[in-house]
Amino acid sequence: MKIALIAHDEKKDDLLRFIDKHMDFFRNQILYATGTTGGRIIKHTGLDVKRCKSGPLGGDQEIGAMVANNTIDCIIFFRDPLTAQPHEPDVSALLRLSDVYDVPLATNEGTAEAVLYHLSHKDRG
Ligand SMILES: O=C(CO)COP(=O)(O)O
Repeated sequence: MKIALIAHDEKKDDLLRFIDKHMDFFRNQILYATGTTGGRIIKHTGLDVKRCKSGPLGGDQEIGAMVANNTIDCIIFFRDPLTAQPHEPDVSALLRLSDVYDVPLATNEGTAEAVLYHLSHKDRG
């Protein structure tokens, strides 16, 4: 499965902990990430992650283009709801495209847990 991982700065540590917790799942997936998030994941876990540009420099839009081309199966995006983002229009565009193409997108850890539970059981058949 092709999974995109994204986290705003205040949520990056949470995402790393989430990946650690679900390492058995993530090590068997094809992973994409926005630039800084991907760099942190690689450094922390050693996983193979294909990195797009950093979010504020177009990374969310790159992931959005992959969604539009049907090359992403799921997005886990730990958003920071308390900090204004200069590239908020790009974030909104990604959320919109995930709705257009019906791609599961988790924007917080609780939803991510539910999505992973579903996907890991689906994987088994
Ligand atoms: O800003 C982001 C998502 O909107 C994430 O980008 P980085 O992973 O480059 O920090």
